[in-house]
Amino acid sequence: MPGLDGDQIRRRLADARLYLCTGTRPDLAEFAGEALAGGVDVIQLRDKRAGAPLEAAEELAALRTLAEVCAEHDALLSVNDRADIALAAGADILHLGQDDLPVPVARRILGAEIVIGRSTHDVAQATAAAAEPGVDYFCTGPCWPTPTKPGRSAPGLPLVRATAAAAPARPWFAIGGIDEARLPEVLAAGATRVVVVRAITEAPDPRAAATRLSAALRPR
Ligand SMILES: Cc1ncc(COP(=O)(O)OP(=O)(O)O)c(N)n1
Ligand SMILES: Cc1nc(C(=O)O)sc1CCOP(=O)(O)O
Repeated sequence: MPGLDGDQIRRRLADARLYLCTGTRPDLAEFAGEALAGGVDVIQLRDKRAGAPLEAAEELAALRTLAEVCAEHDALLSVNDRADIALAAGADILHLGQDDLPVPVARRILGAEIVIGRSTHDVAQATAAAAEPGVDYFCTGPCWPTPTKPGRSAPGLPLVRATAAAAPARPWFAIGGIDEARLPEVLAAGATRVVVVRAITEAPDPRAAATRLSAALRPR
């Protein structure tokens, strides 16, 4: 939700359970509104269409759309890879992979207020991300091989179990191949927060899918 300061974003992130990455789509505003109404806490624009990468102006335009929807639903807005675009869009979060900008470089661009997340794919990376200055949260995965991230080998649930056992002080999310049917296994492995793509982007009813995932992540 653009306009929050760093402490407010970090508090909301600690409470977050369901994080959605989505590409651009013709119905982006409506789709995002449905997903957020269903209980998504954080939404990231992650557009990786082969052969047709978004130009910066297109990415900013899509992020403006998402920022409006996030403001309506009190949700956090995340940008993938690009610190300049995160700053320009007034995003809450920048997510960085292992081959992206080094965190200190991103921090120099962003300052202290925007939250930075990291992808991790083994115990050494997760341990490093849990302690690296400037990192606020991290993700571990893929839990299962996934067509959304082709070619990425999956450390699977053992990485989730090892991360949970280390009890990191920073929020962390499990990612990769997670859907409603697999969520109980991910929770049993010790995760309390998840990132999903297809489980919501390809659902016939994104709001209903988000509602079910969110309910399973926040049992009463
Ligand atoms: C929340 C979140 N977690 C992981 C990723 C994957 O990031 P990365 O490894 O940099 O891969 P790409 O998304 O760039 O393909 C993410 N984007 N968001
Ligand atoms: C974007 C991404 N990053 C991963 C990682 O392991 O860092 S796995 C992944 C894809 C997740 O998509 P789905 O929910 O459709 O399987």
